[in-house]
Formats: sequence, C-alpha cells, structure tokens
Amino acid sequence: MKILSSSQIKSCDIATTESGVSSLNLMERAAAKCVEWIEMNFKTTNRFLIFCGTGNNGGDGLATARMLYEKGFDVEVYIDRANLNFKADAEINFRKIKKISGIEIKDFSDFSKTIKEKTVLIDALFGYGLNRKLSGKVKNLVETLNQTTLPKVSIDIPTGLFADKVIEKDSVVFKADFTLTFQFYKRSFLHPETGRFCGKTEVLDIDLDSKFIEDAKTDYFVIDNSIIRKIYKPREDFSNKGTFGKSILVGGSYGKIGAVLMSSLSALRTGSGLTFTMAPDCGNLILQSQIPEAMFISSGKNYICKIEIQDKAIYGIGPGLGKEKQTQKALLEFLKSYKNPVVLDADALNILAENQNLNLIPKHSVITPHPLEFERLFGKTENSFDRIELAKEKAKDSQIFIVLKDHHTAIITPDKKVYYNITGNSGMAKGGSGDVLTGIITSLISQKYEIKEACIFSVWLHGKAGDFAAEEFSRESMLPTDLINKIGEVFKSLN
Ligand SMILES: NC(=O)C1=CN([C@@H]2O[C@H](COP(=O)(O)OP(=O)(O)OC[C@H]3O[C@@H](n4cnc5c(N)ncnc54)[C@H](O)[C@@H]3O)[C@@H](O)[C@H]2O)[C@@H](O)CC1
Ligand SMILES: Nc1ncnc2c1ncn2[C@@H]1O[C@H](COP(=O)(O)OP(=O)(O)O)[C@@H](O)[C@H]1O
Ligand SMILES: [K+]
Repeated sequence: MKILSSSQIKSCDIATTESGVSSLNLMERAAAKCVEWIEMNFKTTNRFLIFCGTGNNGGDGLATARMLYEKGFDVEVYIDRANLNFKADAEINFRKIKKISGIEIKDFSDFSKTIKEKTVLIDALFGYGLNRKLSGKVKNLVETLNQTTLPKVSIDIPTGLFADKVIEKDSVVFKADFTLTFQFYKRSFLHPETGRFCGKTEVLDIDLDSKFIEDAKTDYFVIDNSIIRKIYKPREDFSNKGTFGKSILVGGSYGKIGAVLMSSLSALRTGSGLTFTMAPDCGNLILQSQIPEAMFISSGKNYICKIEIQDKAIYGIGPGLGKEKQTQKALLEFLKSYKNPVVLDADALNILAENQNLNLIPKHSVITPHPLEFERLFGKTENSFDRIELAKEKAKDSQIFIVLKDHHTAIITPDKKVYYNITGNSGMAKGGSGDVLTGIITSLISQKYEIKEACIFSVWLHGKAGDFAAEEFSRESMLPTDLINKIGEVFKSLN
C-alpha cells in the first residue's frame, strides 16, 4: 500500500471531487465509515463525546456525531465557542447538528474529567491539515483529555501529529487507543516518536480516486497482504532439495551457539533445501543434536577462524559471531574475495563498523541493523525520520538493501524505496529474534526470491509468526524459538 504525503492526500481528495464526488459527500462517506467501525467495536458503549475543530477533520467529527445520534447513541459535541469560523463543509455539518435538539453542543471548557463510565472520547480536532504544534485552548483540552482513562478514538490522525514528519519533543498530542484513518497509512504512524500516540490503526477505505493513487509517485510503502500474495511462491511439486537452494549460516562462538542455531533452524523452517551451519567446534554437538537436518562446517575451536567459500550458496553471517581478532580477519578476508550478495547481521556489522570497511559489502547484499548497529555503521541522526533518509542515501551509495529493525521494521532498497512492516509485536523484543530474521532472509534468497522480495517477505513472515506466538503464549512469555515454531502456521495461512 502506498503512503502519500499530506499534500498528496490533499491532491487525491481534490482529484476525487473532480471525478464527481462532492467534498461534502466525501466527508459523509468518511463519517459513515467511522460510524460503522465505532458501532462494531464499541457494542456496550452508549455515549460519545466528540471534540471538533473548525477544519475538515472537525467536519468529519460533526457528521460522525449526527450519524451516531441517528443510530440512537447519546452524543455530546464539544467545540471552541469563541471560534465558529468553520470551513465550508464543516459549517454545513455544524448547521445540521444545531438543528438536532437531542445533541448537546458544549464549549471545550465545559468538559469535566469526572465523566460517567461507558463513554468514549472522539478526537476530530485536527487532521492532516495541522501545520504547527498545538497551543492555547486545544493544547489544554488535549492535555485534559489525555488524563482521563476513557477509551479514545482519533479520526484520521491523533490531534497534534503531522502526517509525515516528526514532532517537537515537548509537543502535546492526543493519545489515542484507536486511530481511524482514511485510505492511507501516514508515515508518522510507523515511527517510534509519533506512532506511540496512535494506538491500533484502522485504515478505512473511502474510495478515493484510484487512478490518482495508481499514478502517485512515492518512496514509501506499507507491506500489506496484497504485496505478500504477489511475492509468495508456493512450493513446486516437481522438485528436489536442490531446487530450494543452499543456505550457509555463519556464526556462533563459545556461549553464543544458540544464535546461529536459531538462524539455521529458521532457514530450515522457511524452506531452505540444504542448510549448513558454519560454526566453531564447541558448537558441533549442540547443533547436531538440536537440528539434525543442518550440516556442520567446522571453523575454529571456540570462535570462527575462517569463512570458507562454497559454490552456489547464500551466506547469512553474524549471529553469535563475536568480535575476536581472528574472526574479524576471517570476515574481512571472506568479503575481500566474495562478490555475491550476502546477508550480514549483528557482529558482522559491528566488525565492519569498527574497521570502517563498508565498501567491502558486496553489491545487492542485505544488512539487518537495529538502530544502534545502524548508528555504528553510518552515524547518529536526530530522529528516526532522519535515520530513514540517511539509510536511503547509504543504500543507494553502496547498492545494498538495509533492513532497519524496529517496532515497524523498514526495508530500504538501493533505489531509495522504503517498505514499512506492520506485523510483529513487543513480545519479539527479546535477544534472539534478530537471529531468526537472518535465517529467514538467507533461506528465501537461497530459494531464488528476488532480494528485495526476500527482505519484504521475510520481515512480514517474521512479524506474523511473532503475532501467532504472542496469541498462544502472550507477549511476555513467547520466545524466539516459539516464533520459529509458528512459521509453519503462517505458511499454512498463505496456502
Ligand atoms: N475531501 C477531503 O478533503 C477529506 C478530508 N477529510 C478530513 O479532512 C482533514 C483535513 O482537513 P483540513 O485540511 O481542513 O485540516 P484540519 O481539519 O486538520 O485543520 C484545519 C485548519 O486548521 C488550521 N491549523 C493548522 N494547525 C493549527 C494549529 N496548530 N492551531 C490552530 N489552527 C491550525 C489550518 O489552517 C488548517 O487548514 C483530514 O484529516 C480528514 O479528517 C475527510 O473528510 C475525508 C475527505
Ligand atoms: N517492540 C517490537 N515490536 C515488533 N518487533 C520487534 C520489537 N522489538 C524487536 N522486534 C523485532 O525483533 C528483532 C530483534 O532483532 P535484534 O535487535 O537484532 O535482536 P537480537 O540480535 O537479540 O536477535 C527485529 O526483527 C525487530 O524488528
Ligand atoms: K483528529
């Protein structure tokens, strides 16, 4: 799914109205979608307090208020009585509301924190039209609303956020439990500084102009099910182990054999035809007894001392590798003579960062840094939006794929496209989850998925397996190995 900027969304709204739908109708459509969702999700609630601004977001709120009232709910509308300067469509909706005697219209200052139970707060103060941080009455109101424990729903965007940029550190933002957004994810929903205000995001289809959307140019995408369906290649019947590639997972050191073990197991669980683990001898017994399907390639005693080059294999290097001098030398020597794409993670990246040898990374390789590893490689940035921009430059300069791991991992391609992942959960914030991802990416590349597609599919699959694991074991209790065991269920869901 494309992510458009706020100015592109505005143009898309205009294109839609030019194709024959009036802007008032569009607002009606947007509100109807919100009401439909609200009815489905707040079955026992009977009272809605709707906070409206004077722009189109406020207009959506006013139309939502009317429709909820018509469905028999109790509704109170809160506005700034000192500023009734509504935009055209909002004005029409305000007049409609005024005619309904059953809807109370109150001033922001009338809101009391001691509110009855079974009440939901709906934020329609500002949408993507916000152009500066909140101040004055709206800021005070949002601060007060945030202090209540009532469920909170934002229409389109939590008030105080911009669609596609970071907020200042001291900004006040409505802290939603749910955000009902129209047609597109906004980039700010996907970044840590801003996404934490959105709660669960629901994208409501309001049928904006499909031709405009198809033609719109953007560098940013959300990985949705339709992308995955296009990428996924069901396993062929007329095949053998050679059909599904050879993965070599390189890593492990004394005390960290588990990391490369999990990578190897993940490669197997995602379909790798032949899977090898290249690890020091101290790992042999552990690996052979835990994963008999993987073959062992010995390299050193307690840490990797040499990375042997084999034909027609895809290498995933880094999990549990450590940074012993000889390991560093082995990695650098391998990279000096190996020219095919590789997957590099964890200490492989730290070794390259310390030696400033980024130019050794073969073209079209995949690197999978978390934010700190990224910083070690490429330097500090002010915020996560700047980090993505820096990653775009670096991916292009080095012609590599950067899988920037986070709550919403982003894949940055050499042609500067950014794909955000929306599967996964905080149960994955445990040592070992990254090792699993390295194994999956290596396995999919060895099965001849295009590198970009392998990255997209792997990150999605990893997160989805994490979601299944959380469902069964809880976020607290689930382990990276549970996640590996759930990969099969994810594949089943695709078949
Ligand atoms: N046809 C459309 O344009 C559609 C728009 N929709 C809604 O329209 C919203 C966008 O509407 P608008 O462009 O009217 O923008 P908003 O309703 O977000 O903001 C209204 C106006 O407030 C002013 N403003 C910005 N920041 C401010 C601040 N910090 N303090 C005080 N005033 C400030 C700006 O002049 C802005 O135009 C979307 O988020 C969505 O909710 C939906 O109705 C769907 C269709
Ligand atoms: N809060 C979270 N929500 C979703 N995914 C997460 C979260 N925390 C971690 N992950 C995922 O788990 C993996 C962690 O990788 P990494 O930080 O390298 O850990 P490790 O090296 O210990 O395995 C990444 O793929 C990341 O996206
Ligand atoms: K809003």
